[in-house]
Amino acid sequence: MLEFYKFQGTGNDFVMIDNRGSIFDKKNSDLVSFLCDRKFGIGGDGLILLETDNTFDFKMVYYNSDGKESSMCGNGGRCIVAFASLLGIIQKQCRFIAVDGEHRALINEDGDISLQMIDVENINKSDDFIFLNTGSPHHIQVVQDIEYYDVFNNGKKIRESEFYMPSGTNVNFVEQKGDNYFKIRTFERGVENETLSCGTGATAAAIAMFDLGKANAREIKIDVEGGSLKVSFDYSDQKYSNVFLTGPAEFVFRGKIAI
Ligand SMILES: N[C@@H](CCC[C@H](N)C(=O)O)C(=O)O
Repeated sequence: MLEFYKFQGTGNDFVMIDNRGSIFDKKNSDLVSFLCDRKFGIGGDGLILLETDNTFDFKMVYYNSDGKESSMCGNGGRCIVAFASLLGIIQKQCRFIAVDGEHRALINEDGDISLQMIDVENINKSDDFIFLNTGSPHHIQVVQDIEYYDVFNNGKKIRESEFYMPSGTNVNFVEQKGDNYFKIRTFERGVENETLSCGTGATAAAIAMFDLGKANAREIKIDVEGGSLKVSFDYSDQKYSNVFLTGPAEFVFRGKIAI
């Protein structure tokens, strides 16, 4: 039997495993995709291992629901901080290591978690879209009537396009809803579907909208299908630093599964 925990951050949901005892078969991608399967397994957009590290409070290892280890997950990063707190590994602040480097995080008074994301310098702008990496790769495109937009088919086409091969990209559609306020919907690589939220995508959208001059504040509200996120940053010399993603990260349930 394998003990697991389930967490979600604005509806982006994850199977969490305490792997401090190296109990998990990390090379078994069939096992990861089975655990993430919503009919035959537990169900999740991804699976995250919490491991020990000599320098940091803990290490985060992230897999998409396709079973493959992937790049950074912003919502998963907030959820693993909540998981580390539940396990009693950390108090209100922590430093952890993930695939894209060091992350600092803070658990706020209201329970929301602020997670520091990587600095962003390289932003590729073209007439129709922006591409940037916030720990994971993101294509950003502005659309109208986002509630009715065909995210699955348009997202899939862009994700699978020759242009982004061989590694592919996550695809975000964005609509402005107010001053420094946007709504996004994301087609996620590795889930191969729209998810209710993407943290690195929300971060990328906020930075992209500021870079395009569609936002002028250093704190931007991003609504996603599963809730609301906040992205803040400093900007100077064409570099975005002190980038923080803030939002909820909730424990849903724990259990044991036969494997
Ligand atoms: N849901 C995530 C992004 C996870 C990684 C992504 N699917 C990829 O493989 O690039 C987030 O909250 O950032």
